[in-house]
Amino acid sequence: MAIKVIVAGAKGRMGTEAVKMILKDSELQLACGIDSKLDGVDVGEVIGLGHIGVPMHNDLEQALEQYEADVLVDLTTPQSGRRNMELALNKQVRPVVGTTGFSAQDITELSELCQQQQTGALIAPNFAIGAILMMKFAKQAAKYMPDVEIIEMHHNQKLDAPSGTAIKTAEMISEVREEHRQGHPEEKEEIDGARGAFFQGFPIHSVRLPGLVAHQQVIFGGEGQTLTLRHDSIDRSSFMPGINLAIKKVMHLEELVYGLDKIID
Ligand SMILES: NC(=O)C1=CN([C@@H]2O[C@H](COP(=O)(O)OP(=O)(O)OC[C@H]3O[C@@H](n4cnc5c(N)ncnc54)[C@H](OP(=O)(O)O)[C@@H]3O)[C@@H](O)[C@H]2O)C=CC1
Ligand SMILES: O=C(O)C1=N[C@H](C(=O)O)C[C@H](O)C1
Repeated sequence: MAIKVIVAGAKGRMGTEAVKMILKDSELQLACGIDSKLDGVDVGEVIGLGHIGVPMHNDLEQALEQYEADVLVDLTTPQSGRRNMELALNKQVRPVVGTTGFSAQDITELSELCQQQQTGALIAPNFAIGAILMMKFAKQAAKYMPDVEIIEMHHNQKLDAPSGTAIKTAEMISEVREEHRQGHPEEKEEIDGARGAFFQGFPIHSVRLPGLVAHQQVIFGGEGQTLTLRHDSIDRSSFMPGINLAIKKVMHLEELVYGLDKIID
């Protein structure tokens, strides 16, 4: 039987790609799309595919009642992502969440809800395999080169900064890097924010420009040398194999998994 999937944010940049990916896979079935403004219209007509016979709804709670969905894919906004996850978990529907902007407290509380509901969930700040490898390599490098700065670069419609990927990378680096404040002890910002946002003593810089999709550099500095890791998503199709994998994996999870790195060896 195909896995029945609801996509929240189906009209958005990522949601549109996710709908197309689901429609191409016979192991998956699109139950409906969710959008805060559209109700009753055909998902395919909204995203330029023509009629596909699957409706858009503006109320996730009702849609969870109406369709016996297995998985909720959430690609919305930091504000709605957490509420959507809670609504799904309360109905034992498994969330696969790409939405970024969750706090550490959100993750802890959602993890507790997964336990209470005995329902698996997956939150992945980045679904692109190249980005997962970049994060894993950054963790490896930080063991030997603990002075590091992250520069993440995104399109100028992005709501959250720093990106979820930059935060996850910083968290993974911090697992092996002894916390210390980088830079000259007496350095002074002539313009506020010049040195970026500090995460356990190392800076993260966020660039927002039209023309960009999703890019990140992790630069390590050591005695007489630097090492630069760089990943570029030049198209949102880069995220789709990861979302497909996550939908299939979450069916076998019994807890909240934070990061695709946890399910890719
Ligand atoms: N994990 C990953 O690999 C990736 C994650 N992302 C993240 O995914 C999220 C979406 O990004 P992107 O597609 O670029 O953003 P968009 O702004 O293009 O899409 C978001 C969509 O969500 C809809 N929306 C907003 N509120 C709700 C709600 N309560 N219920 C249902 N739909 C809602 C919006 O439409 P409307 O307002 O009409 O409802 C909009 O269509 C972001 O958080 C981004 O950071 C992006 C790329 C990769
Ligand atoms: O908003 C985006 O576009 C992206 N968001 C995610 C993030 O915050 O890291 C993933 C990717 O970088 C694209």
